[in-house]
Amino acid sequence: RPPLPPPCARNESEGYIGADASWVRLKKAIQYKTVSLAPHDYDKQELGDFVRYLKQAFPGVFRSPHVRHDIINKYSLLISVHGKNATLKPYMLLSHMDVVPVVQSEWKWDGFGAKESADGQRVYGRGAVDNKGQLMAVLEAINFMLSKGDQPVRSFFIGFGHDEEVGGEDGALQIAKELRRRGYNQLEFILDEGLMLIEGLMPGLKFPIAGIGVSEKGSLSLNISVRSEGGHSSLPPSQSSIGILSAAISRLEANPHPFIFDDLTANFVERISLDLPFPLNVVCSNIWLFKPLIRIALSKGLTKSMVHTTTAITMIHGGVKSNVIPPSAWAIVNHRIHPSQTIKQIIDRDIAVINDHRVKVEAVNGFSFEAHPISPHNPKYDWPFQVLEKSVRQIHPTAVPLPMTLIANTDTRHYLNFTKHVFRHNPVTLHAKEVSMIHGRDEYISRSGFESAINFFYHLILNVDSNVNSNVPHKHSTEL
Ligand SMILES: CCCCCCCC/C=C\CCCCCCCC(=O)N[C@@H](Cc1ccccc1)C(=O)O
Ligand SMILES: [Zn+2]
Ligand SMILES: [Zn+2]
Repeated sequence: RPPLPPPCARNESEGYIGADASWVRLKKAIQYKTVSLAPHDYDKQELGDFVRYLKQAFPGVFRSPHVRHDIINKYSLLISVHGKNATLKPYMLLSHMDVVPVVQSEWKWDGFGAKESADGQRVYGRGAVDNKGQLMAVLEAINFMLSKGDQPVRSFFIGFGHDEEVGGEDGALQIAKELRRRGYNQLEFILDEGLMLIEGLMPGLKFPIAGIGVSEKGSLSLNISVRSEGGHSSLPPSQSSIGILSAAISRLEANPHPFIFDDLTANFVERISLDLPFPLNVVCSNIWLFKPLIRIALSKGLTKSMVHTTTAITMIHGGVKSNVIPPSAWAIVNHRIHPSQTIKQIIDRDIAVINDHRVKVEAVNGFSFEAHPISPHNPKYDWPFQVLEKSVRQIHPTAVPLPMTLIANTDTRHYLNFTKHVFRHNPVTLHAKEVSMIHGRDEYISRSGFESAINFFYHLILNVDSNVNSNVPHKHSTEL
């Protein structure tokens, strides 16, 4: 393991941010029902109220002479933080204001109630992790810095889109256009939501893996449909449109896309071998010999999505009445495409697997895009990656920061032309068993996790401004 940086200061006078006020502000933020349902279909009233709330909750940011803010396309926010040295290329921190809906009957708590656990150490609510915790942590960090009378050296933008959960066309895409309109075509790096710090990712792994998304899978939603002769249910065909569609779905699920072992996965396996107990450490440090065993281990649990293009049947519809033969049936197949595959390859293979000319396969407009390029991530040479890695390790000394592919998607695809240094990381710790709360039920963030996230962004801003290339130990307790 590389040497640990000195641990972070742990009290507020030394720069550790963990004030009650931040926790109260987060709880309020979670109560806004900023739900997105479909492209261009989101709760405009709640989004407007949420933006007004942010402005009122952070006067130190929004009224600072070093900050300019613009509302983009009615609800998104572009915040420009002016650094002391205007000649340096700015960087950008992204996050999003909208959330996916809550199926309230599935939840123990009100999905927008911001219910606190009895010990006060957790708050429950949609968006706690995805992505209001991150959004509020960014604002808290810059608020803390400005409230001390400090000003960053390098300028940066903060972009909060309002429709990430439905594609980002009205939010992130418009923010990107506005940046270009102002003449900003190049950014030093971009950091958006993404992989978290995951505990218990594999049996025997003692330390959390801090995934830093250096690429992002592609996405492909296919509408598979069948049309057939309708009629009276007393005169059924041997296979109805629903039956034909179901058989196609079964074939897709029974034939997953192939296992792919790329360089990022090899690096992941080699790196975790240092922290695994015997005999797993021997297995993982000898990929050439144990690849079949490693393949079995990675093809389970959360890591399965790292090594395959995934297939998820997410919607199905067919039939109109119990005594009517269904004239049509359709389903949506959502794929997240491994970076070494393309949309065309996935469609071709699906058609071959379905192997039934009665099933029509069509890509859904707007929800299909190729995987992202891999951002430079050499810890010796690529300073944006160094800054991220260093900031993670300062806040979580035992965590293992690792360059990985994000298995889901973010707003970053609207910003890919600004820089090749694009990263996706949400600095909050989750146990592998808790990951299902993202877009699932009883989403929560812990108070310590939120405080760590604030500290992560604060340190990130400081690290960007320090000479990271020389890898000097950080000295916040004396700087502050
Ligand atoms: C560190 C170990 C890594 C291995 C396991 C990873 C476990 C990670 C757990 C969850 C995934 C994190 C997702 C983070 C960002 C997701 C944001 C999101 O929900 N985006 C939408 C965007 C979208 C895409 C396509 C159409 C509409 C919206 C999504 O991906 O669905
Ligand atoms: Zn999100
Ligand atoms: Zn999401």
